[in-house]
Amino acid sequence: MGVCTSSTAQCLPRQSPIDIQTRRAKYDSSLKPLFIQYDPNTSKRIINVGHCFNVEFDDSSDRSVLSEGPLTSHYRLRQFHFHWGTSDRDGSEHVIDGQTYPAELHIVHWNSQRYSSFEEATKHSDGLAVIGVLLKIGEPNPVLQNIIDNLDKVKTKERTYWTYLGSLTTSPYSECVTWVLLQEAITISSEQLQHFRGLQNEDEEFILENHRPLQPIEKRLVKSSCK
Ligand SMILES: CCCCCNS(=O)(=O)c1cc(S(N)(=O)=O)ccc1C(=O)O
Ligand SMILES: [Zn+2]
Repeated sequence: MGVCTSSTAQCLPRQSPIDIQTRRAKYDSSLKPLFIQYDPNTSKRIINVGHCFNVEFDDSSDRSVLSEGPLTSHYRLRQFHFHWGTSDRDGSEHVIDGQTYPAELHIVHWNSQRYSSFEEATKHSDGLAVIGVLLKIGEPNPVLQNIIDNLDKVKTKERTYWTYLGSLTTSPYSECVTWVLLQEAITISSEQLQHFRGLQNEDEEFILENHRPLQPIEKRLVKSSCK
C-alpha cells in the first residue's frame, strides 16, 4: 500500500510536526531503549539545500544505524539537519505542551532491513525513522560545534522519548516517518544559532526560518518510553 500523502477514505492524515501534550502521552512498557550506533567516519559532506543545511552520511552499508525503541527494523543513518526561527523565541518544529524551542535537530534514518534504497523507503509507512532533538538556549555546545566528528557523543546512555507516526515536515510531506522525540533538550548558544540564520538560499536571501507549522494530531496516540 502506498503511503497516504493526503486524507483519503482509508486513512486519516498523519502529518508532522505536532504539539506533544505530555499529559496525554501514554506510557508503553513495551517500548525498549533506543539502540544508536554511529560511525563518525561515515560522514560525507555538509550541503546547503536552500532551505536548510544537511550533513550527509555514507548510507551504502549499515555502519551507522538506529534500532530498538519503537522500531521493528534497523534503520540506516542518512543525514541530519536543523530547523530554526527568526528569533530565539521559536524555531523548533515539535512543540511540548505549547512550548516552542529555538531550534530542533532531525537525524534521518531509513529502513534498510526492508527496503533497498532511501527513495524506496520513503514510499512506505515504516520507511523512515527520524530522531528529533529539541535545542534550548544555554551554554555554547561544543558537540554542536563539532557535531560531525562527535555525533557519537550526542548519544546519552539512558534517554527517554516520545514516539508517534507522522510525516516528513518538508515537501512532499510523505507519511512515512516514525518520529522519536528525545525528552531531554540539548543546549545551543544564541550566537551559535545566529550562524544558522546567516545561511543563504539559492536567491542569496538569508534563511531566517525553516520550521513547518503544527499539524492536527487527529486520532493519533503519542507513546512515552517513561512514566
Ligand atoms: C521523496 C523524497 C523525500 C526526501 C526527504 N529527504 S529527507 O532527508 O528525509 C528530509 C527530511 C526532512 S524532515 N524535517 O526530517 O521531515 C526534511 C528535509 C529532508 C531533505 O530531503 O533534505
Ligand atoms: Zn527536519
